[in-house]
Amino acid sequence: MPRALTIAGSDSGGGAGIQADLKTFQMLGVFGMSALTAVTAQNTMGVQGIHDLPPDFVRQQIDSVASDIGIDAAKTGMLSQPEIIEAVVAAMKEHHIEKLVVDPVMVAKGGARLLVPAAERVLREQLLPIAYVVTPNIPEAEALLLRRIETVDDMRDAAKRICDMGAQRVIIKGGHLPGGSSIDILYDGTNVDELHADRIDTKNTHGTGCTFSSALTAWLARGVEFTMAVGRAKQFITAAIAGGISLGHGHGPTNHWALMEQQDTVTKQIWGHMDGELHEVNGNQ
Ligand SMILES: Nc1ncnc2c1ncn2[C@@H]1O[C@H](COP(=O)(O)OP(=O)(O)O)[C@@H](O)[C@H]1O
Ligand SMILES: Cc1ncc(COP(=O)(O)O)c(N)n1
Repeated sequence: MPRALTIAGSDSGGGAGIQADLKTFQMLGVFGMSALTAVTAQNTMGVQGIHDLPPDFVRQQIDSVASDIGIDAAKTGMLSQPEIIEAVVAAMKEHHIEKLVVDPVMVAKGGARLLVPAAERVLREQLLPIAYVVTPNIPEAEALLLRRIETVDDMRDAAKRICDMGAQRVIIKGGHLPGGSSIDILYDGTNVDELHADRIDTKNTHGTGCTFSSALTAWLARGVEFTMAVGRAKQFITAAIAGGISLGHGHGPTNHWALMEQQDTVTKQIWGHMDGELHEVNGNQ
């Protein structure tokens, strides 16, 4: 079974962070593992408290799973402190993790900082250069580049500039840009591509970034080629947002079950394909 590791914070509200990642891995037929970086007291309204874990202990969790179970792809989410980023970078290098999806989580939807400002430089200088792909949203891309992004052309330009910082591939997520479409820009170091989906009018967007990056990680863990993996991750997140759940009083979570419930073309495509892959795997055993 493909194995994926999420290195991220816990969201007690269950919509983002480690919880969103593990639910996504499970839905996409990948064995999910976790290394916790921080525990947050959080709900749909915002973040009420953050408790960071010691960097050595973050490292220990990664070493434990890497040395025994193995990792086909990994992703990072909330990393909060510079020393945690350094510990993760050292572990990724030592365990030769090639498929590393870096979601440069900086600020939660409600405005709470999930990465201290002093860590931004370490993220830029140490983590980006070992990323297989980095997936900033627009405010995160702006913080990485120290420049404004207001149009799709700005996003295309920003993707190239972030690639120049050392990441092999960049996806700039357009959830924060106004307009009828939710457009993501994809740059693989050579070509720029656009991924379009109708913008869904909903306030239930808690965990969209986490869910998108973990779906991408799952497909990469399954050995799917990059552009195809991104397309499938986009289908997964679009369905999860469309099926978003009105829980709590603020931004409700996305629905990781949405593809199963929908029984439409997207479901058939993804599950049909997965089913084929699973048969292949079983057939080869
Ligand atoms: N209202 C929406 N309708 C459709 N897709 C959306 C919507 N909001 C976000 N997305 C998509 O969800 C994914 C996560 O994007 P975004 O919300 O920008 O990330 P983050 O959670 O990191 O801020 C992207 O593929 C984006 O295009
Ligand atoms: C522990 C944790 N990690 C990440 C996010 C970002 O969530 P989003 O995907 O909505 O940007 C969050 N709110 N909490």
